[in-house]
Amino acid sequence: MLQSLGYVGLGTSRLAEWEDFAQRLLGMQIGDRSRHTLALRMDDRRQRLLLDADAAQPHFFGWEVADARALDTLAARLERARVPFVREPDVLARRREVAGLLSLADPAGNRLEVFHGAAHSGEPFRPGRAISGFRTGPLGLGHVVLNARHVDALVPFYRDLLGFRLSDYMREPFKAFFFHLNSRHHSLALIEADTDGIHHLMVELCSLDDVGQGYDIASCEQDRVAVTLGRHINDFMTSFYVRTPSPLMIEYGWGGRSVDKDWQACELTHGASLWGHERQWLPADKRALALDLRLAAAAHGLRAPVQVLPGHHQLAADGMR
Ligand SMILES: Cc1ccc(O)c(O)c1CC[C@@H]1C(=O)CC[C@]2(C)C(=O)CC[C@@H]12
Ligand SMILES: [Fe+2]
Repeated sequence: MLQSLGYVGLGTSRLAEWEDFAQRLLGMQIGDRSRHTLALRMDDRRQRLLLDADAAQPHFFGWEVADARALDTLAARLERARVPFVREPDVLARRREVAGLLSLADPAGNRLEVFHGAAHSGEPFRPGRAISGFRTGPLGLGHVVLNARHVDALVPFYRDLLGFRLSDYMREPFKAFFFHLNSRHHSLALIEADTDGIHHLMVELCSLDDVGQGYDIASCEQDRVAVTLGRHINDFMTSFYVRTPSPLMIEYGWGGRSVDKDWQACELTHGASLWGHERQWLPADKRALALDLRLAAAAHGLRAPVQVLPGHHQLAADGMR
């Protein structure tokens, strides 16, 4: 079934702002560009983030399968479940730089694409600023978090139809479900909200310094940091959230834990973070409330074990990139 989050597309006309932001702050590389499109590279693939001024949808997600056979298996499954989908023509496959794809909408109307055979670039990845690299490979490009008015309608679609596996979930202070496809703790999360759409996209860096330096760069700009540096309670990601030229935020993180096949889903009862992740738009009295939850998490021994991740060069040797 699905293996990872392979690419993400955003409909935006603010290509010039994205070009500057992606290189200078995130450390992505500018790939192919045309008058209406901009491809961003994070690794040896030709494109991971696609910005498209002509896109009919505000966003689309490229979920990866192993090969043409796996795509056929999924198509048969969708047919049996009477879920409408489109086998996309070669012209779209060429635009996406993949060998084949189909598309469908989730029950909230988010556009999903399922593809195989992403093209690699002949040119090595050259980051837009000095970072050690993005942690991608079999883990995919990161995770996406969707806002949903009716989460309960989306869970069966992603879990039972598409095969996403539940990692954990929250009921308080808000309802959220976290799903994995590979050893990344979550490639998708659904948060109950009063709108449908994309909340944030997370990209993971190979070193904590990459994140710290990104935080320095973001901190120099007024209102660029949306959520301060902090560490999540479930995937142990150390991250901050930055505003982009589009409505979504990017979570810029390091140090995510791995899950394996014996992983047991559980309820999260101590909020979102072990420390930090202060929402910059909250008034001071609301911040104090969130702080109590974080201190309780520490008291309950949920603190992450100290993890040492191999650096960029080690990952390359492991065939991660
Ligand atoms: C809870 C959680 C765990 C792991 C993640 O990668 C992740 O993005 C989240 C969600 C974080 C967080 C939230 O829970 C509620 C609303 C928050 C504070 C925001 O507005 C930004 C981060 C969001
Ligand atoms: Fe996240």
